[in-house]
Amino acid sequence: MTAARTVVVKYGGHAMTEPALRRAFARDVVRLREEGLRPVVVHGGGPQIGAELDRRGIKTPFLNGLRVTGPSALDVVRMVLAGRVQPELVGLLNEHGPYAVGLSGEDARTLTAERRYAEVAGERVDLGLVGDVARVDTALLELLLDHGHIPVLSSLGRGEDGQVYNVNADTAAGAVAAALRAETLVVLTDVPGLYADWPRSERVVDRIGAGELELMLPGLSGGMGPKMEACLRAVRAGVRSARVLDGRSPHALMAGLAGSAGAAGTAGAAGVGTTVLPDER
Ligand SMILES: Nc1ncnc2c1ncn2[C@@H]1O[C@H](COP(=O)(O)OP(=O)(O)O)[C@@H](O)[C@H]1O
Ligand SMILES: CC(=O)N[C@@H](CCC(=O)OP(=O)(O)O)C(=O)O
Repeated sequence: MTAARTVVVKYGGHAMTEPALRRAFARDVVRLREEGLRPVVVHGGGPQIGAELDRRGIKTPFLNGLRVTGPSALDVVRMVLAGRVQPELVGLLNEHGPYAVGLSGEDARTLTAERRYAEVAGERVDLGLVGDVARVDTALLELLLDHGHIPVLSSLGRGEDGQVYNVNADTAAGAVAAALRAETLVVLTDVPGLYADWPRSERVVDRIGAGELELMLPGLSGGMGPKMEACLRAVRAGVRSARVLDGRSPHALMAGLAGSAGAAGTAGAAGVGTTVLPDER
């Protein structure tokens, strides 16, 4: 059964800005593999995309935490994610052995996307070429995992209409974790977890059940919306826990998984990020 011990790790662009942190992250992912887990990395690159768009003078506002993406912005998203961020991560992972294989959601139709809209003040708003994940074909991911590889996935998807879509990396990670029936989804970002009192940022939610999170979702702002939505999607599909951890602290991944393969399916270490748990049955 391939799903056993699969851990989907979403590495967010804001947690990847320092080279030392990227190295520590790569080391941790390889360690998970050495401990018998099957890590899959889904990466973002929002700040890196933003910098390239700025250089080119392309303006892309965000709505509901999603980048409004026109055709010229899409070219940049594709180039930065699949051409720059992904190969760098693959390179860092492969310093430890011939493990990592980079792929985009476009490869082998891994991610089939469908156009996504935002909702602002109850109105449906067009986001351009932004996609949600309609379907995940796990065949290529499972093939790589079965051969001991670490897939590193860029969050691009192609629609049934042949159009390429910019998929938020949290959304992609949640859908992949759900489709693989992963044991755990870990989301590394640039805050200590989900703040209950945002934007005051004084209290991090330690644990939250799916039902309670669902009620909270419409009130979440910025990048936290897609992140928590992804965690919810994963646990509702049978993933045993989803965690949001502060990727700015070195080795956050190992600390969040309590340092052992055996802990991957249980709640995170106390005081480490936010753990989303399925509804009790
Ligand atoms: N309730 C909240 N708790 C924590 N962060 C929040 C909350 N609401 C909005 N945010 C914002 O979400 C950001 C994380 O999302 P994002 O910028 O998309 O990160 P990443 O690049 O890791 O995906 C935080 O830096 C913070 O500014
Ligand atoms: C639609 C949408 O918002 N796509 C994101 C894709 C990258 C991403 O999600 O990167 P982070 O995880 O670093 O935020 C974007 O264009 O920034």
